[in-house]
Formats: sequence, structure tokens, C-alpha cells
Amino acid sequence: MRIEDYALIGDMQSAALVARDGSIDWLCLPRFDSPSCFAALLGSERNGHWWLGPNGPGERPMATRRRYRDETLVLESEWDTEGGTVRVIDFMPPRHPHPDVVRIVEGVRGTVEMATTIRVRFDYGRIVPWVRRSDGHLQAIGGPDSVWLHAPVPLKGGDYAHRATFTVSEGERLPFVFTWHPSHEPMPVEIDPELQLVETESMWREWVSRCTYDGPWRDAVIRSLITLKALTYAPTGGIVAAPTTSLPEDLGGVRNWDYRYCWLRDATMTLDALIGSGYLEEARDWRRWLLRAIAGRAQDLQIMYGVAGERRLPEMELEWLPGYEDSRPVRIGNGAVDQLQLDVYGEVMNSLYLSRSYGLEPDTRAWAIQRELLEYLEHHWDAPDEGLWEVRGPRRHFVHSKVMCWVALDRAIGQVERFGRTGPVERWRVLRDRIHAEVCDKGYDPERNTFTQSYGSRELDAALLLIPVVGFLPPEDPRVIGTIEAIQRELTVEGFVLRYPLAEDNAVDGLPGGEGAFLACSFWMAEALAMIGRREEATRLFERLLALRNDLGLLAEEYDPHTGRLVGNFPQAFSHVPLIHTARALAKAAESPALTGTHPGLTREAPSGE
Ligand SMILES: OC[C@H]1O[C@H](O[C@H]2O[C@H](CO)[C@@H](O)[C@H](O)[C@H]2O)[C@H](O)[C@@H](O)[C@@H]1O
Repeated sequence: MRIEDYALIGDMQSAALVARDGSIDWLCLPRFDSPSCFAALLGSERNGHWWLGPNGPGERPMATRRRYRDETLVLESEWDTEGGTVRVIDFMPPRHPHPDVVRIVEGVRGTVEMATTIRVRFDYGRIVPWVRRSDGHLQAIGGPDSVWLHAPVPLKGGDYAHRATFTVSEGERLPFVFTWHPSHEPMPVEIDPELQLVETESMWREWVSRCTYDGPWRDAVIRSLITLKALTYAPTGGIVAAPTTSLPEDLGGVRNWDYRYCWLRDATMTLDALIGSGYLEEARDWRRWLLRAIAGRAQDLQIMYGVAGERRLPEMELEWLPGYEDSRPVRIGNGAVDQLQLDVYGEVMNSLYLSRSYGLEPDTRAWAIQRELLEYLEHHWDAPDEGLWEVRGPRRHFVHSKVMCWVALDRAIGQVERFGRTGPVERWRVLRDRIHAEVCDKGYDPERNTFTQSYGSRELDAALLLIPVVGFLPPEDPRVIGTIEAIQRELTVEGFVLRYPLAEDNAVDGLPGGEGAFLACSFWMAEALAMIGRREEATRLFERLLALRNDLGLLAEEYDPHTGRLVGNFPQAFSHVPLIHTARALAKAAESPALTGTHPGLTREAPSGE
């Protein structure tokens, strides 16, 4: 199954991937980062899955069409068969208190032969549970996990799976409910699936109704916002980068990482997109999450945490899983947790500044922490780091990292100037200017008229496209235009942008193999083009990027132009965030075709909210 053949359903604590043939191939419970009970995505059906679709000889048929019900995360897959048409409605209702997956089979026309097969495998496909029937329901139990399947038809066991065949006729509705709970607790109270359907739909509709974006490409923006909301962990306000681990950036390769954590970078960018679309509540929750997660000494700040603020995320390989299309290893945890990535200081400071600009009430603890972070940065901004790409090669003086140190100081100064905060603002101004001068001196190649990946290097880096976006230099600056053009010339494949060049020896990122075009970088290119007044070119690129979304409007981290497939974890916040920003930047550029110089997410041009 291609990555783009998957749909997302979720309950803002975890999420499942539903394949186009009706199989749920990925589900971790009770949290995004819990061990999975279905992991066929990274192996085979023997690693756990739940299929539900039309019965028949030969291969399982793919849904004839599928869509989300209006502006919700309720999925409808429909199959036209000889006997008629059947619809399966998949969703995860908000918790009360346990997680449920509901699948309602609905006869649309005629009579359709249906079948289902379920193989529960806990602990990433490793634990084959004990399965028993109780009161006509199925319970699977293994270690700390227990799941119940309430099915409207009898299931038969065999070959470590449970199966049923049945028919559904026009107007009939057959609900299946799958519920997880800790194995030491009694059976949870059964939910009413039809009532939950109504409530889940209305919850999403109410959330979408609060969106303030009414510009062009609204459908794409709304779908991206819903996807981002689905990646927030409701109990704490944390936001995961993606709900999957180890979907490869290079099919068959080793670039497989676990994204089920809360990166300060990805989360702040997500938040900026949400705030700019009217969702201040999420900003409030995330600020509280941040204050809890980073509480303590500024030098202990990590670049990522677990969804509840956990600090240890040890990276390990699951050798029993063969990986998506043989892309090994499958990893859980993420070694980048211990890296130094100076850009996160800029992203955090910017996001807190932006929240205030959009009217989030002041918080004294938040300002106290920001001051501590700045103090740390004042002493460490000039250190080499691993940069936003989390390279696994040696540390360098990445230009983007330094630019973001400038952003951190600039936004702190902005908080003093605009919101009456106090701090050593003169000292910050001096350092801000010093960093600016150093970047323009050491991070710029005058011969080629482009900024470079790191001091003294000749390589390019797509993160440099953010220079005008964050306000480090105005878009009309010849060095900005030169950098955009150099990246267009040297760092694109079929017009899509790579993060950085992958040299033969892969000296920078320290990893074997290649990777696809990075979708966030490609959106940044469209946005940068819009900012320098090349609106038509920007729109063309943006629309090509929109065309890479799957039929449900979802994007992975990367796109492989050679195979024409989405690659990397899916769906990925880092791709949906710049989609939203670029739509807004293009809308803005259409209003004022001159160089815009403003970014809805990052610059200081946000509303005052005072
Ligand atoms: O390229 C190697 C690194 O790849 C991952 O990092 C990427 O994903 C992060 C989450 O979206 C994002 O914040 C970062 O900018 C990306 O480069 C992986 O998480 C790293 O462990 C790995 O070193």
C-alpha cells in the first residue's frame, strides 16, 4: 500500500491509519507514542491489522471513493460492487474515558457480501494476545493492554486471527466498536456508536466554525488545520510531529525516524498556523505545556519532549519488524533529543511573541522563562550545533541556527517595546546586531550572491529561504533574491526543493542513502517567491504542491519525484503548516502585489491584540 493510500482518523490522543482497502494498519494506544496494537504498516498483517471490506475472490478491492464527511475527521470509504454499494464510516470519538475506534458498515444500494479479519498484536506486532469471548464480545489481552471488539456479527477464530462474513443491505447499519483499556481494569462501559458519530461530527464542525481564514484554497487550509488539530495531544496541549514512526524518507533505506513526539520547532510552527487561523485556545494550552515541559534550568532545555513533557526518548530499533517496504531499521524513540539545535530558541521566542500579538493574555512565568532562555543563548549562540535538520554528522555553524538566534533576541526586544516587558534590552540590541553582522559576513558568499548552509561552506540549505520570512532581511535585499535563485538553480528536482545537497560521502548529515524533496522547503520556496513579487511563479509551485496531497488532502514529509510517491512520516505537521502559511502569503500578495515582507506566522507584523 502506498503511503498516500492511507487515511487518518484520530481522537487527539492517538491516531489510526486506514488503508484504501479498508484495513487499519497502524494504531498505537492509549497515546500517540504508546506501543501499537496494529503495525502492519511496518511489516505484514501478522504484525496486527483490522480489515473490513467487501468479500470476494482475489485481492481485496480498493475503495471506489473515499472522503471525510464535510469538515470533520470522520472517514467514509465506499465500494461499488456487483451486488450494490457499501459504505464504511470510520472514526475515533473523543474519549470517555477509554479510546475507541468505531466502524459503521452502511448499506447504500443493493446487498453486499462483506468480511472482516482482525489480528490484534500488542507491543509493535510482538505480543500475540490471549483472545476470549465474553457475552458475545471479543477480548484480547496481553501484558498491560486489553482491547474489546463489540461486533454485530459472530467472529470465528483460527490461524491467530478472528474473521466474520456477513451481508449488508440498503438502509442497514452495522456498527463495530473496538475499545482499549488497561488490562488490570474491568471491561469498559460500551459506547453508543451512532450517538458518538453525531457527537464526533459536531465536535469537528464546531471547531472548524471558529476558523477565521476565508481566503483562497480554503478547503486545503481547513483540511490542514484539521490534520494539525488531530496531532495535538488534548490532555496536555503537546503537539506531535506526525502520528507514525519509520515511514522511510528513502524507500528501502535507513532514514526512518520516530515522529510521535513534541518538537519545540514543529510544535511552535504548528501553533503559529493555528493562532493565525483564530485558534488561540491551542496557543494557551501549548504555552502551559511548554512551561511544564521545560521547567527547570535553561541549560537543560531539550529540542523535543514526549507529549506529556517526558525527557527521556531513547532511540531503539525493533528488529522483529521488517519495515515499510523493507525499510529497516524500524526505530522508536529519537536520538535527536540530545542534540543542540539553536534555532529552537528563536522558534519558541517567536511563537510566544506571536501569541501575545494575537491577544493571548500575559503570563509572568512565561516571560521569566524567556529571559532565562535568552541568558543561556547569550552565552551559547556562537557554538556549532546540529541545526534544524538534526544532522547526524559533526556540529557546524549553521547559518539558519544563527539567524534564529537573531530572531530570539529580536522578539525579546519586541516584547519589551510592544508589551512593556522588562529586560536588558540594550544588551540584547547590541547582541542582535552583532549576530546579524556575523551572519552577513561569514554566512554569505559574495561571489555567488547567496547565503550558505554553514560558515565558510559553499553548500546551500533550503532553510535559508526563511531569511525574509522571519524578517532577518527584507525580501527586496539582493542577497535574499540571490539566495532564492541559487536554491532554485541548485537545490531543486523538478521544481521541488531538497533540504540540502546530499554529497557522495553524506558528510553533513552522516547518513547513507538519499531522500525525496522536502515538502516544507518547497512551500517555503513558494512563499519566498510570493514575497519577492513573483506571485505567478509562486502560485504555480503552490498548486503543484497541492496536487501532491492524497485524495483526502494529506501530505507526508517528503515527495520522491523519481517514483512520484509521498515518502516519510504521514501525515506530517511540518508539511501542512507551510501549506497554510503559503496560502495566506499568496492571498496577501494578491491584495498588495508589491513586496510583502510580512509573514503570517513569523514576523513581527502580527496584530497587536492589546
Ligand atoms: O535527517 C535526519 C533527522 O531526521 C529527522 O528530523 C526531521 O524531522 C523532525 C520532525 O519533523 C524535524 O524537526 C527536523 O527538522 C527534520 O530534519 C529525525 O527526527 C532525526 O532524528 C534525524 O536525525
